[in-house]
Amino acid sequence: MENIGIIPSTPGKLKPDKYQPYIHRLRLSKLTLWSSMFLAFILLFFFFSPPAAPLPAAATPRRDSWGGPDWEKRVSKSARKSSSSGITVLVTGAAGFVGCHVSLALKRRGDGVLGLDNFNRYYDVNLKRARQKLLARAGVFIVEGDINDSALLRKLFDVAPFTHVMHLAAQAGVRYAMQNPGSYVHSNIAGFVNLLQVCKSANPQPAIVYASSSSVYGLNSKVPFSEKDRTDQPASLYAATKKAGEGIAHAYNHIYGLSITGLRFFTVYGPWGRPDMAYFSFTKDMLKGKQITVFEGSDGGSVARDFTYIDDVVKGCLGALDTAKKSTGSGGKKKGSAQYRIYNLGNTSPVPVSELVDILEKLLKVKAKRKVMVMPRNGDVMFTHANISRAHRDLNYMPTTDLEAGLRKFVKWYLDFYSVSKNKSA
Ligand SMILES: O=C(O)[C@H]1O[C@H](OP(=O)(O)OP(=O)(O)OC[C@H]2O[C@@H](n3ccc(=O)[nH]c3=O)[C@H](O)[C@@H]2O)[C@H](O)[C@@H](O)[C@H]1O
Repeated sequence: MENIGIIPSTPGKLKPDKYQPYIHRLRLSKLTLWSSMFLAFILLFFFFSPPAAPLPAAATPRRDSWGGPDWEKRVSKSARKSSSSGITVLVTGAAGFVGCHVSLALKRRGDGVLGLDNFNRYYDVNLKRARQKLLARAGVFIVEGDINDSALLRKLFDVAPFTHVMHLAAQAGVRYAMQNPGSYVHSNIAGFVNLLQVCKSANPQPAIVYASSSSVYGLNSKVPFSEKDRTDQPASLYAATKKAGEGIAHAYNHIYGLSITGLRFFTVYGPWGRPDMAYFSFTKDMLKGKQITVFEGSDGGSVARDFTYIDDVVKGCLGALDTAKKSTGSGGKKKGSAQYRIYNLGNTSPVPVSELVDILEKLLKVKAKRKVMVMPRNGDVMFTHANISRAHRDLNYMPTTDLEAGLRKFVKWYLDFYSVSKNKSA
């Protein structure tokens, strides 16, 4: 404490000259001490650190070969539109649930569609392969590759004249983020940035529509959730990466003139859905006579979701693509301000999870073995409820499928699909 007077109270302000030799000596000995400690630390780290752990399976992209004349022909053919008024769309995550449905809908109405998917192992790859076959029959080719592969993305833009990108590739799932946080950063942040980098340099730049999530509302308690509400309290890393995606999209719109539209999906369900989601895993377990876990609030209140049927969401996606204005940049530079939009795509009618199970019991004709437990602190929120007036106004979005009608279609698909494969992968 006796030397306290020689320490400058304001950074940059020096004390009188009489202390200079002392300060110099003190600095030299301190410098030597810190340098030795730093060197020792580096050496210790080098010798004793374990080898870097490989990314868990879900995050590991497949290393696929691409390129060559045959491959380019398949890309061009798939991306060719059959209607003169059609658009040419690159759909990322095309082997995923929403990606598969959106690709089919676009192709059916005459648009050119090329899929891109890394076929990671987050859930049953056989289901993704089955979706791929469905798309192949409709004339949609899915390129196997990762959105983090810049060379591949650039090549795709060289081969096909994309007017739009429908970006649906993501690491999904709210609770899995606690097990494998890196996969969310890899896909939802790094992958998205990589895609936008390629899009901003493409000539012409495409218009981009991308998937955000209802989870960005996090702990927001004002209902129904409106796009004007706060989204700065994410309850999971998944939500945080989706919110980061919205910020990243805004920056690319602002700097490079990319036309960008974000869609906040609310618990989308239906045929060809995701096995990690509750309605899907409940169906599987109920048919096997296994117990299912139904979460409730700590006060016994029910957990509810604004479950939204896939066909309704697909209409919202197409509405967003059709109303997207052109990007304004070229040569990687902004030439004027560009469209930036964000919309809720929900059902506007939340249903408690216990009621979801009631409906499944009725449709499957099976009594569920329910274990009701307090919702663990795993990133889940108590309820979601969308205000869709903005999407209705701008995209003509209007969901028409209630949960029972949608689940009936899902159950029919589930029974057909898994009986065909003799319950091997169910
Ligand atoms: O809107 C979104 O943006 C997100 O929707 C989806 O997330 P969630 O709404 O959490 O759907 P989902 O897992 O089907 O759980 C449904 C309900 O069942 C409850 N739940 C779940 C599991 C369980 O064992 N028990 C249970 O009660 C659970 O507490 C919840 O209340 C997507 O997965 C996500 O990728 C993202 O797109």
